[in-house]
Amino acid sequence: MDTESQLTRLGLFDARVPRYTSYPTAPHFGTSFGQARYIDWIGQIPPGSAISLYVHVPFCRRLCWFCACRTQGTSSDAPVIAYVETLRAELALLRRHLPAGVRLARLHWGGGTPTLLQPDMIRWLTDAIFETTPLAEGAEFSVEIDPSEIDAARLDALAAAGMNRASIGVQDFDPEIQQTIGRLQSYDLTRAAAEMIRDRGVHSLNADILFGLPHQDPARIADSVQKLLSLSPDRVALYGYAHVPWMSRRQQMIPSDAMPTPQERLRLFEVARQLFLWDGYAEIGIDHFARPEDGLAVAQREGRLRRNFQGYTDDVAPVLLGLGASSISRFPQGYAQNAAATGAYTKAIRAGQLAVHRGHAFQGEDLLRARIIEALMCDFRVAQKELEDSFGLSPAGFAALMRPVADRFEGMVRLGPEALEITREGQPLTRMVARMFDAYDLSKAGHSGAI
Ligand SMILES: C=Cc1c2[nH]c(c1C)Cc1[nH]c(c(CCC(=O)O)c1C)Cc1[nH]c(c(C)c1CCC(=O)O)Cc1[nH]c(c(C)c1C=C)C2
Ligand SMILES: C[C@H]1O[C@@H](n2cnc3c(N)ncnc32)[C@H](O)[C@@H]1O
Ligand code: MET
Ligand code: SF4
Repeated sequence: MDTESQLTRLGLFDARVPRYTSYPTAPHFGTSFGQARYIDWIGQIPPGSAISLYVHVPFCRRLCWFCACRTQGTSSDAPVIAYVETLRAELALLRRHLPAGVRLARLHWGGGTPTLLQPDMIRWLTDAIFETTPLAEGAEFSVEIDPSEIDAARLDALAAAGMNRASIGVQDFDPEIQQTIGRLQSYDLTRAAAEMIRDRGVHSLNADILFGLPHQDPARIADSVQKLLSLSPDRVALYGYAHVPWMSRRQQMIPSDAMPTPQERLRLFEVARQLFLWDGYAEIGIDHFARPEDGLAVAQREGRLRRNFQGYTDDVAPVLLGLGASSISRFPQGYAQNAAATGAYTKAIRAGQLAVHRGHAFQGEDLLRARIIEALMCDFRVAQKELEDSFGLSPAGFAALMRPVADRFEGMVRLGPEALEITREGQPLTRMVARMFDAYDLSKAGHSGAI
């Protein structure tokens, strides 16, 4: 049987599964999660330790139809200025609870479009952040940049504040596809943005592109990937387009009949993957590629690759604080998420309260299952010894947990005494394999397809 027939038999083209940027996934966070617990977890951060900070900016000048991110359109700066004020107020609240001497190993601004912030807003925000938690030695400060919404003044302000990594949204270079997904962005504009970013000494440039877009075919995705390679990104995220018009109303503008089939999506991914590999990129997990000298590729080779809400990371900080509407924080004790709607978030903060309204405290087998899922997503492999060292799982316990999964994915997943491993041909099944270790009820979460 050829690989595609085997993947068909195993259900790849019919399954709906999460992307596992956390375990449990966000739909399973409870609503009865109180401020008190969040404050308690913040108080338990070791004094003088390094943590990470994510800042969410839920505004865009343009609203691309394909986009499933939590963001809203605005033509004026007024809501953005008000939002930055709220972020500063949230930081002031955090300062009351943070132990002394905490520093930032990583700072990431995402969205939405953080580059909607004008230079003076960038300075207000970075001043408030660094007053709360200064950057640690060797820290990384990364910003998501829309090539259509950036100029020299804003880049200068970001570089002066210490930005040393940047991520640009590309999605696809084909004009017809851009029309269909409601995001026009010429190659020349994208190239100019990449050059402006590099001119400011930003040492690492990431780009996001998508497979599975309407009207995409192997020739078109190959052309887009070649154009992207001509910009020499250090890292690339090759995401599968998630068509979830029931969750993201803007996507109703995209004709469903122009969408490739799941089988075609797999071929599109393979075409793009081959081009990155031929150009010398290392394959990172299920959807990233990185130059061999890039931190992600090094972390992967050394077994230090991790998964978080931004996808893959080499961040080892045990705490990630999420600031802004809808942001999720991760602690050794569990997850906490701010109110998703900007209005509800603003109301809480302006009333002098933190805006956490959902969360999950790890319990029972959560941490064991979370680690198994993370190891599959990062390394396509789960090692018995690691689970024994970390969770006391015996060889017999390991075999009992893994055997049903190896049987379910026979031929694509190998089980030995030392490890469970997904084969190269089986890699498209990774989220389905991970799902086997998910103990929560996934029937109501409305996930997109497995490929
Ligand atoms: C920066 C934008 C995006 C983030 N994730 C995605 C995008 C485009 C992709 C995505 N993530 C989820 C879905 C829903 C359907 C699915 O395939 O599962 C899509 C299309 C899952 C998701 N994203 C958020 C939540 C609460 C969930 C459900 C939980 C899960 O499946 O893990 C919110 C969320 N996503 C992103 C951010 C920054 C964010 C806010 C905290 C990134
Ligand atoms: C932050 C990144 O999220 C990706 N992104 C935005 N919307 C979607 C979607 N519906 N499906 C997959 N990826 C998406 C884009 O590539 C963007 O650059
Ligand atoms: N908003 C930016 C862009 O579209 C960053 C990626 S999408 C969150 O380019
Ligand atoms: S892709 Fe970027 S610019 Fe477009 S709507 Fe999404 S967050 Fe905004």
